[in-house]
Amino acid sequence: MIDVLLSLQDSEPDYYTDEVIRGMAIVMLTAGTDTTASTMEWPLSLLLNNPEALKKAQIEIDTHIGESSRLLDDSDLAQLPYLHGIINETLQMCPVGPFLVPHESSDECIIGDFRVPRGTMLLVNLWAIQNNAKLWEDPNEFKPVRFIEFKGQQEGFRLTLFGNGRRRCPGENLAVHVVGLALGSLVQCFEWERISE
Ligand code: HEM
Repeated sequence: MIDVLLSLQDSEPDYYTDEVIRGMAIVMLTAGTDTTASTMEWPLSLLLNNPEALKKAQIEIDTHIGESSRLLDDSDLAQLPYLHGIINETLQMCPVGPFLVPHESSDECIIGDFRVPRGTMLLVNLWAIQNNAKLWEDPNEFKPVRFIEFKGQQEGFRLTLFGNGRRRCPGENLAVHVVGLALGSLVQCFEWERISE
């Protein structure tokens, strides 16, 4: 990451001063660590409570990797739709930013029946959207399979794990890869079970 930031400095040294680069590194570290870490904890908890889903994930990985003893790597992730479904389902049930981050209207606008004055702080209740039984069948049940056929943005904004628009999370791609790789490796390498009820 630091190398990428420093290469910006090479291209436009007057704009990307040391201070700007330092700020960008801090933003990325603060916005990218806790979010990714807690997105790792929840699927493990959900899988331990849904052993049949854990088994399916193991079978998907073992079938894809085959008999070889190699570890899962980045290039395998695109071939593991169920694992990806587990990540989406986790972020749907337990979004790390249940209200996204606060936004402020730069101008007066109308949203639905509401007039929103300029300078209003706006919180999006993502948790309520993603757990709404009118939008999702059995929203409180852990069903990663629902995302296998999911068409993303074509299905509207009912899944907005990383926000939307200009302030959408720029770390989405990185986060999905890191979580997929770490979670997939834990599922591939260990037998997980609860130690009690
Ligand atoms: C699973 C992990 C992550 C989740 C669920 C997540 C989610 C989000 C959400 C919901 C927002 C607010 C978007 C909005 O208000 O519309 C956001 C913003 C942001 N995220 Fe992430 N994020 C994750 C990982 C990362 C990583 C790894 C990075 C960087 C390395 C990152 C960098 C940022 C930054 C810089 C913003 C602010 C964007 C702006 O205001 O223009 N995030 N993220």
